Amino acid sequence: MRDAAVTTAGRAGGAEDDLPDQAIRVRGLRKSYGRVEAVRGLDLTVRRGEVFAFLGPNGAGKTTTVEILEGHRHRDGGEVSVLGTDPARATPDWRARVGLVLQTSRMPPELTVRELVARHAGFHPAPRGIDETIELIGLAAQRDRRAGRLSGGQQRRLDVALALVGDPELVFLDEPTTGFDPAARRQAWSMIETVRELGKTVFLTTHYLDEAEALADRLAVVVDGRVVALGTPATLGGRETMPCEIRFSRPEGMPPALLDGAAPAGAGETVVLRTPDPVGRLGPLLDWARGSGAGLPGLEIRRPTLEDIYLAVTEAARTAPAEETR
Ligand SMILES: Nc1ncnc2c1ncn2[C@@H]1O[C@H](COP(=O)(O)OP(=O)(O)OP(=O)(O)O)[C@@H](O)[C@H]1O
Repeated sequence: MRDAAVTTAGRAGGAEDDLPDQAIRVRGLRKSYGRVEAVRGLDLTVRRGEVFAFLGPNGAGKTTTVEILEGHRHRDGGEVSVLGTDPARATPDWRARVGLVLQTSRMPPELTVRELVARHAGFHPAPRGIDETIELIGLAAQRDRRAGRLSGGQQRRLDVALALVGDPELVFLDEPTTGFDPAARRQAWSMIETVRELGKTVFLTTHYLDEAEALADRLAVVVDGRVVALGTPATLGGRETMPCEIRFSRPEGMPPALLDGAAPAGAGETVVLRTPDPVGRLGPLLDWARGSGAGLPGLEIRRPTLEDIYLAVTEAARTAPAEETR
């Protein structure tokens, strides 16, 4: 598992040097706060037009990295290019091409949705239409409502509308659904899909693995200031080649040969078979279950979830000697 995680990060990082059309390119990024090394040689490439999820445990260095990418924090070392510009030398023109949706936004609660969107449009050289942006983000019915009277989910929509009205090429979304109920999360996801469909690049920081799986084209896992795994939701950490688990309750009379490799289980106890070939392994089991009439009670086939992979790669990186994760 450790090897899979480390190799995936290394391989993808190297191959991406050649990717055309990069929205973000980071090499060897470093940042310390006094003695705390928050970011220690981080590499990252984000393609234009993709939704890229940035994951990692608390204190891994995500916020520090994102603030450097946004041009809000100075770095100690490494190369950073965002939309072809070093954010350390950000100009107003560059800032207009980047939209930020922060975790907590402060806006005058007495202004209406339309007034706020119009005000933000005024900060940008070539804004989108104000009403068009409000409709796009699903706030048409709340157009004349004061910001202070919106629900949490509606306020988040307004945050996104404010980021989009400048028609940015790249949008940073910082934990966009923290504290949302399940329905509001689904709505937020569909809103993020809308942003993607507009052709924007989305850099999404989240702690929710289901959110990353639903939205991300690719994702990176950061541990201790470095990327330790990088891939698509299907391939992260070697997920596509990891064994599946077949579980069932052992029927009376099932021949031991069918349970090869499983921990011993008596009749009625749960059998757990781990196999890279679930179809091949299930064939003889199903033949026997049908022939005997016993069936396979409680049958479950489980592939590793993204959360399983995330936990495995973060654990492996934390217990690996530092040089292995470089
Ligand atoms: N302004 C600061 N001064 C000193 N130390 C800081 C500062 N900001 C962050 N750190 C430290 O740097 C490390 C990385 O923090 P960072 O906020 O970048 O992590 P994170 O991955 O965003 O965490 P979380 O998921 O909890 O938001 C942590 O050890 C944190 O305590």
